[in-house]
Amino acid sequence: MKIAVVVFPGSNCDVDMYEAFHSVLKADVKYVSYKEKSLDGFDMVALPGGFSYGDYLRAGAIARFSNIILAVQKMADEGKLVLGVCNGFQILTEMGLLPGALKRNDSLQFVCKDADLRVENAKTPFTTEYQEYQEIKIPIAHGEGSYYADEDVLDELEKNNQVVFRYIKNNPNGSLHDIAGICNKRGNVLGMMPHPERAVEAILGGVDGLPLFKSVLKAGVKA
Ligand SMILES: NC(=O)CC[C@H](N)C(=O)O
Repeated sequence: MKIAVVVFPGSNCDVDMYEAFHSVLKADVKYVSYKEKSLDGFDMVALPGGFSYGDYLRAGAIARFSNIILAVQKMADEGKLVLGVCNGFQILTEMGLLPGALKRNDSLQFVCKDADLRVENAKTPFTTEYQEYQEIKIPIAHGEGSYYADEDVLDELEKNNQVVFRYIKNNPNGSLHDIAGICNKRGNVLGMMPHPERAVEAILGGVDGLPLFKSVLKAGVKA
């Protein structure tokens, strides 16, 4: 399975994402510049966290016009795996690969802490190594993490089981329905605000993100 980690101007979690695959899971992973126009040959692409283009306009609003985005769209259309974490999730909603939008946190403050989550859908290629409704703890670090969509979209997401991760115990940013991560209807595109790549080794503070990476590699073997 060949994995691409896209690097935008302002990405700052690309190394964490790369090392989660490379050092922890010994997977075949490469950095790919936002300037590239092709992801041919890759089985999965990860859009990492950070402050692409300085979050000017809105987080992700400019990065979605990068050359690489057409290749990300092509990967999604081909049913390959697309993962967007934090800024990556914001880019996925800005490019329309996932519905809804990420607004400013309701506190208007940047939140940086561990978040309590529940795995709402353990049947996606990103979550088969979790138990259904497993409660996990994964770090968050964002200023624009409040998931918003209109009632029809929210009903659709819930009906189709597209809500993959939900905040529990405490909603850190005002996300509607306590949404922390969603997938597309096909299930091959996942966007999430929490950072699973920051929870892949005990020394980082926890390993609750590890099953996501293991699920992806397992899916890749089957593909
Ligand atoms: N850690 C991140 O990716 C942060 C995303 C974005 N810059 C925000 O503050 O919401």
